[in-house]
Amino acid sequence: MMNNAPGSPHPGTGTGTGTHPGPDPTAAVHAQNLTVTRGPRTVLRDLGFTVPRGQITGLLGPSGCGKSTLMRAIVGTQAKVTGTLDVLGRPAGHPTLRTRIGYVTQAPSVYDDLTVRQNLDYFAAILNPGRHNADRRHDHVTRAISDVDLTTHADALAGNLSGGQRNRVSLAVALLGAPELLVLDEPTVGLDPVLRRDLWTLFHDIAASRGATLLVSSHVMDEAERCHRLLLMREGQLLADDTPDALRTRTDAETVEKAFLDLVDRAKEKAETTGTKEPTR
Ligand SMILES: Nc1ncnc2c1ncn2[C@@H]1O[C@H](COP(=O)(O)OP(=O)(O)OP(=O)(O)O)[C@@H](O)[C@H]1O
Repeated sequence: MMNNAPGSPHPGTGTGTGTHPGPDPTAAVHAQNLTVTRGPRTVLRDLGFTVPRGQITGLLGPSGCGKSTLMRAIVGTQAKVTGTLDVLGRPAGHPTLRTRIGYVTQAPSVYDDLTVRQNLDYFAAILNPGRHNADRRHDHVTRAISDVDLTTHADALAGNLSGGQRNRVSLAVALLGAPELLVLDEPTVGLDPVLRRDLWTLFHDIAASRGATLLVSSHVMDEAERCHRLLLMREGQLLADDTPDALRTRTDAETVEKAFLDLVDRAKEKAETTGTKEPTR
């Protein structure tokens, strides 16, 4: 399903003819000519980008632009993916990537009839089975619960938590295996400003202390300022792959939001000048 660009002689080696430079072996994610169709629609079109390791890359764009689809392709759960998509040096979806990637979907995936700790214990037992790992599991679970600031709720049933708290249980599950790449789909949606700030502090801690790579989607542009790098998307296409500073400088804008709007206008103008149609949705 992955890395099957027509004419690509070496799957996974990024030998396509896209506009992005060749593969960077140190990159966490490298995409070239990446296209995804869902039903009759082309929802991602010819994307080329690189996500550097050990940093937070924000994936930003309006609702429906294709952020979740791109994340699903990266973690290997999306069908009908063509082009090159390498993740941690392997083609996306490779079985060895399963334990190296943590993925948190928009809908929290937790068992409502288990407590926070029991949820974590369950997933920890899958990652590190056996009695001889019991102490290790206990430490990992306690640390993950503390990381997401749910220690005082460790014995509460997940079904009795707020939406934001349940999201944080999902995040704790993803942190359990100390993944090299964390893919977080709108992790701060619906959270109050204090929790949002605390989560972003946690993301920076994870990147700095564990050297993990984080790919975080959001449609809230002020969150862009908290990222090391940004992928700005619109209608299945990439408008920019840059740092927030470089984006603001390049567009002479005060904020990333203004830079994004400027890039949208430029893309429209270019499409009108060249007679290219806007992408069909
Ligand atoms: N199962 C599906 N079948 C066909 N099209 C789909 C399916 N799921 C999503 N799409 C379409 O794919 C496009 C991208 O959806 P996606 O969920 O990736 O966007 P998004 O940027 O993550 O949106 P949001 O911010 O609202 O979550 C949308 O136009 C959507 O209608």
